[in-house]
Amino acid sequence: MKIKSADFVISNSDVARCPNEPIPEYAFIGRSNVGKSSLINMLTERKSLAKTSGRPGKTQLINHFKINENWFLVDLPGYGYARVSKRDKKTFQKYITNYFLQREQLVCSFVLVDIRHEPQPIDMEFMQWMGENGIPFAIIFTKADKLKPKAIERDVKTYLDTLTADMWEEAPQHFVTSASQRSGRDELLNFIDDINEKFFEATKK
Ligand SMILES: Nc1nc2c(ncn2[C@@H]2O[C@H](COP(=O)(O)OP(=O)(O)OP(=O)(O)O)[C@@H](O)[C@H]2O)c(=O)[nH]1
Ligand SMILES: [Mg+2]
Repeated sequence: MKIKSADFVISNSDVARCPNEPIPEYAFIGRSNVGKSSLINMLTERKSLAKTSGRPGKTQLINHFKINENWFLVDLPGYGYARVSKRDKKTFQKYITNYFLQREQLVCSFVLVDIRHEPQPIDMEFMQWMGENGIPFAIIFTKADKLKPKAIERDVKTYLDTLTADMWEEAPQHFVTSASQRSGRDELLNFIDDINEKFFEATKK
């Protein structure tokens, strides 16, 4: 898929105020600093469409970006940011939870994990919650440039084995990416393209 246009639409903390066009939507979620916003910029080939930072906690709202005039990419705040107050954490949980539970256009979410980290309880809990609520998602391993190919293969396998041992019979679909080296881009865009096609086929009927 070619990205012909990528435009910021709106930021907010209320799922009811997200754009109401019935087009397919993909959300990026994961721990703070894992590289959600950077990956959106890499996919769209726009340097600063989504705001990034070396410090965790940069993205604070639900951000909608319209791609090729017919689908949305959504950048979300990260979870697991230690410096956020308890009250802020609760507010965050509420609106992000509402977003996932109520957003009908959400056809697939991407849970991002840093390829260098072993499975973290917070990610496992989140994926478990997604599974329990029937919210489809795929895993994206980020920052693949930080490891050698052999280590990537080994660590991805270990990660997925942990998921299948603890949670599921089958591991979710996964992608390996690097925003700085622009790897994994075609695979992800093809995956999105396939889902888009099915979505538009189904809505034609
Ligand atoms: N080496 C490397 N660094 C990356 C990659 N992707 C992101 N980063 C760096 O990781 C840091 C965080 O990136 P962001 O894209 O802002 O992360 P985020 O998940 O959106 O963070 P929050 O909005 O705070 O939740 C930045 O310093 C990025 O430059 C990558 O593929 N490789
Ligand atoms: Mg961000």
